[in-house]
Amino acid sequence: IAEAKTHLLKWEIKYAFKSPDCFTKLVITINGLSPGPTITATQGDTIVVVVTNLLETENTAIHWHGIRQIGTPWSDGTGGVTQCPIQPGDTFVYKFVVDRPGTYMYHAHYGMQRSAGLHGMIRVMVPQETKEPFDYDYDRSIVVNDWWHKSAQEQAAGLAALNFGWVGEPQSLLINGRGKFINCSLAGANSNVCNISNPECSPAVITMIPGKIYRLRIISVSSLSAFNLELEGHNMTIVEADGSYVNPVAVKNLNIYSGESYSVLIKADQDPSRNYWVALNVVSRKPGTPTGTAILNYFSNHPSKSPPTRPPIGPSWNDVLYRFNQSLAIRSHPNYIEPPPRTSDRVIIFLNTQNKINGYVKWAVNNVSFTLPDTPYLIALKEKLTHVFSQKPAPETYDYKSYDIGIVQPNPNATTSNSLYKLDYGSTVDIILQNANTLNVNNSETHPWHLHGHDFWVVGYGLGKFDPESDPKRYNLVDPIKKNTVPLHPYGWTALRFRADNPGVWAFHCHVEAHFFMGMGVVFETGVEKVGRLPESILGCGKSKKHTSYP
Ligand SMILES: O=C1O[C@H]([C@@H](O)CO)C(O)=C1O
Repeated sequence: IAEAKTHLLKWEIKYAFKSPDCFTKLVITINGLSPGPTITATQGDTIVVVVTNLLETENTAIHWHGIRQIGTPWSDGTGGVTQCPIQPGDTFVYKFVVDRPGTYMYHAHYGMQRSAGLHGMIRVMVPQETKEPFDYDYDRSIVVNDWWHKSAQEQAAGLAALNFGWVGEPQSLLINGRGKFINCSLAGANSNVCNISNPECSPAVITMIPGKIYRLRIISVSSLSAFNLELEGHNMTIVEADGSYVNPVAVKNLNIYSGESYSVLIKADQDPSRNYWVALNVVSRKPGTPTGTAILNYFSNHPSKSPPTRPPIGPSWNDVLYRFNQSLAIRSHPNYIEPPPRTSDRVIIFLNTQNKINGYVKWAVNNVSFTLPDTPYLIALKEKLTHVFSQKPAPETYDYKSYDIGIVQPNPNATTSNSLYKLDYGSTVDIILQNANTLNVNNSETHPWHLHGHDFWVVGYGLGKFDPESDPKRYNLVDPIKKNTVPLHPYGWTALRFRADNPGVWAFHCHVEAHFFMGMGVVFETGVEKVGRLPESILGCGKSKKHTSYP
């Protein structure tokens, strides 16, 4: 058995002019790259990332999405929750163990910086002697996201303004950091602003040898959009979701929500004399962005040879049932089932709504829109600075008997709070996410919810209003998948069960970056008294840190 390794990574976070979709703008890069470098490690390895913030005028923090941070809650990278954001010029050391194989991601968890390009993939391999429940010849990565030409600061300022400025639909969709802005020639008379023949925005290429089987690891670091990914002419078999093995499902195309990761297998078994499209389409919101494309290159065709066809347009953007049924089809692989507890100790129902508070547009959970305290919860709780956030208990449910989820609420008021949910350490908790109408008539959006520090079992999905009497009787307690991110479908509900067994303070929030920014999230605390002494390097900033030692 190979010994666990320590990977020491030194990252400089810096703005740089980049042209991912041919349009040149400032992008947040890691060592000059966006997407950032892929972290590849083996289960059990330790990752040490020495992050230096060279953004000059902005803080930052990096979240290791899907890594549970068992014993290292201070390395979760959630600005305002588990750490003070890293100040310009300062260096912060993240150190954690990748305890489970699978496909994960990292990204900024501060303001709207994820949409500025600070994100990348984490691949955790099984040890050499461990066999996975499927075979393949090669292993490739696909990172998908949506892309705006407005800066993250402009987006944030609009969202926070009384005269609300919505981010709008993205200008482009990127595959492995590359896209094509169709209005390039209109963007500026100056080809320095947008140049369609800039090699930086040539399409991403995935080369396949005819007859071989490929594992594609796919992550969505999207800021807003839900996606459908189709590999023209090839079915794919879903085999992994958020680090859990899936009972293999063959699909024509894959719906993937922000914060989710999948592995699919595809066989290069089509006519080898041509290339094929990789097509990325927006679903759930009315698309305002053309299909994102990359090239599935059959060796030995030229990688830049355009397929002779039109890129697939995917399913209808508003076919909720299509997406709902694909969610239902994702179950645990029979040989890897970890059955959930039969019962739970506590049930929390979270009504998801768009609201107005003093004229500002917000999102809220049980009518409370989340705000971050100025002192991170983890530090406040360990240092017993409890007065820094509200002690008012956060609401367990909403008035489900009288609330009509199908209409714009006559009274869209909500309140703001930075209170948290204290979960008994070791207890089993059910979370029911309930969707509803937004502030616009006949509109309910898809919200991908992401839990930090834990995986949850996805025990049920429904359309309409959750019934606390009858719906739990239909939970899947036989072979539910364990995930860290799950969609809440329009006008629907999603039920999760998890064991609060990881001491720390953990965010649970909508992974649409603008929605979390507007208050769509909560914070769970569990077993914080069991958290070891916080490393002194995370307390305070710069030279006021009691002690700083870099490995
Ligand atoms: O938060 C949001 O605001 C807009 C829209 O509801 C207001 O114009 C939208 O689509 C969101 O998801």
